[in-house]
Amino acid sequence: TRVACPPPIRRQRRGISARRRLREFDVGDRFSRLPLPKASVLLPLTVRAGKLHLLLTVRAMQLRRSPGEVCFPGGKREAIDKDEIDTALREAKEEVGLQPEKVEVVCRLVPGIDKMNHVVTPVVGFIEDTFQATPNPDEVSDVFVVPLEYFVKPSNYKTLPYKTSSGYSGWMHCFIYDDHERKMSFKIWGLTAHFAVFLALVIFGKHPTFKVEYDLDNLISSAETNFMNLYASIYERKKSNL
Ligand SMILES: CCCC(=O)SCCNC(=O)CCNC(=O)[C@H](O)C(C)(C)COP(=O)(O)OP(=O)(O)OC[C@H]1O[C@@H](n2cnc3c(N)ncnc32)[C@H](O)[C@@H]1OP(=O)(O)O
Ligand SMILES: [Mg+2]
Repeated sequence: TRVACPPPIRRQRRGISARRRLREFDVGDRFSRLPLPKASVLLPLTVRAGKLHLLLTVRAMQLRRSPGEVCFPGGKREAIDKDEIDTALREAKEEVGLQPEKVEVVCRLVPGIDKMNHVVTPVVGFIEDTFQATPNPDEVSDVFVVPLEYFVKPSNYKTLPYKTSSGYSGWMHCFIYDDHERKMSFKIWGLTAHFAVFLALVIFGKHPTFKVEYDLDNLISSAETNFMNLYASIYERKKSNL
């Protein structure tokens, strides 16, 4: 007689193929020596009702930078951090009470660059579905989860134009996510949306319902080229200001 696969095993299988795809995209320490200040974010993945979800935070209103914006747990590198993973785990503990030993770190993805010209490394890790966040009110006003699939198949999406101080112009993704259970809406845009979309593309390997800045047949190399073009525009500008 055939016995139906119990939910925990099915969940594990989903996790295994996601992990395998993520490892193919691991950049390791390839971007670690770029001469710009560093920051890291943790992209915490969790399986709820059999589906991958991403945990996000809302920044406290009293923060000097980006108050009230949605972002991943994360922050600037400190001298005690030995690498980008250390920074992400330390910040996640400080901001949402996530113990580092409760995170199964899988990879580092291609970095992004924030408004203050930090190279921001996304660190991807699995966390338990039972994790209950304890937001640090100095830095975080709310914590919520979004199904990862929303970042390839959103119901409320638009693009926003932007221009950096280095003269680099482009557009950003902007998602409105309605959390029906909590009767709340969250606006996820900019660098945070950029990381969430890339993660969803890596894991699902399918075309999103909106236009993206990558060649989807060469996702790794086009992501690296996009980053290096942005980095070069900032680096050139810094040099000419010296
Ligand atoms: C060109 C793209 C730009 C955009 O995309 S804007 C669009 C939407 N917004 C986003 O996507 C958010 C993107 N930003 C980020 O993810 C983060 O800012 C980023 C880059 C990871 C940097 O991390 P932060 O969280 O800003 O840095 P951080 O965590 O190290 O510090 C935040 C501030 O908190 C302060 N802080 C730290 N511990 C504290 C404590 N115990 N009590 C009170 N304050 C505390 C800390 O000093 C810092 O303040 P400040 O920023 O230096 O004024
Ligand atoms: Mg932070």
